[in-house]
Amino acid sequence: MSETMGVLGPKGTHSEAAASYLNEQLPQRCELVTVPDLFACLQDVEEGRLDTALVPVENSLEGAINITLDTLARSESLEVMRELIWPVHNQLMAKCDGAAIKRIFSHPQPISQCRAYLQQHYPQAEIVKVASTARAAELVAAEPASSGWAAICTKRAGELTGLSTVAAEIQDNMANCTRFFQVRRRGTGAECLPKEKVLIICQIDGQKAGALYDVLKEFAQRGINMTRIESRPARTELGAYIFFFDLEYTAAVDVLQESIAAVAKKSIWLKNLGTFPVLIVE
Ligand SMILES: O=C(O)C(=O)C[C@]1(C(=O)O)C=C[C@@H](O)C=C1
Repeated sequence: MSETMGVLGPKGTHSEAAASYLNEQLPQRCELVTVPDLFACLQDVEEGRLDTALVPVENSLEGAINITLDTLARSESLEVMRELIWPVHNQLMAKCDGAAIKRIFSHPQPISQCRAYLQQHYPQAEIVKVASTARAAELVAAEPASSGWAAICTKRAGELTGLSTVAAEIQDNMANCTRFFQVRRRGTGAECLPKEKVLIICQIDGQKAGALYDVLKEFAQRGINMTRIESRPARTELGAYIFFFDLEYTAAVDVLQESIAAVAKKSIWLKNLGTFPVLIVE
C-alpha cells in the first residue's frame, strides 16, 4: 500500500501542485490526500492518520506561514524530511469580464502577493479571504457571472471549476516562490538524502542582554552558515520568543553537532527538527 501525503485542498491549490510535482520525483509514489485546513493537515500527521504532509513555510514576498512554524515548534513528534522551493503563479479567474468584477476571493497569502495589482486594477473591489485559492475558485464557480465574483487562484483551480482567465501572472514579483516542508512523525522512515539543511528551534532568555548574540556566536565562530533566522512569540507571555535557525549542513558533522549542543546549553529548550535535502523548482 502506498504512503499518504496530506496537502491543503481542495484540488487545485498551489500546495497540491507542489505536492504532485514532488510525488513525481519520489522513488515510491504517495497517495495525495487533500485536507481543507493546514492545522488539521499537520495534526493528521501527528496523530497517524496521514504518513506525511507537504505544508507551506515561507513565501518570498510575504514571509512566514505562522501556523506551520507554530505547530512545528509545539509538536513533540513532527520532523522535517524534505524542503521544496516552488514558484507561485497567481491568476485572476472569473465567469464575468474583468470590468464587471466587484468581489475578489483568495487565500490571504496570494492576496498579499498580488497587492500592487489589486490596488492598481481593483481598488474598489471587496477582498474576501478564504481557506485556500482552490476554495476561492469553488465559491466563485458556484455563483452566476452576474455576481461579479472572481478568484485569485492557480490556472488548474480555475480550469477545474470552469472559470476563465481575466488576468494572468498578477503577483507583484515574477520570482514569487514558496518554501514547503514535507513533514512526518519522527522515526517513521529512512533518512532523506542528500543532507543539505538542519532546522533548529529554541527558546532563549529574552531578558538577558546579548542572549541572541551569544547564541549566534556559537554558529559564527565554528563557520556554520545560518541561511535563515525567524522569531515567533513563545505563546507563554508578552516578550517571550522562540527562534528558528536554518543551518547549512556541512561535512564537518562534529563541528555542526558541537555548535548545536553549545546553543542548547544557552537555551531554555532546543529541538532539532531534522536534517533534510532541498529541492528547488525553477
Ligand atoms: O491556497 C493555496 O493555494 C495554497 O496552497 C496555500 C498557499 C499558502 O499558504 O501560502 C501556498 C502557497 C502560496 O504561497 C499561496 C498559498
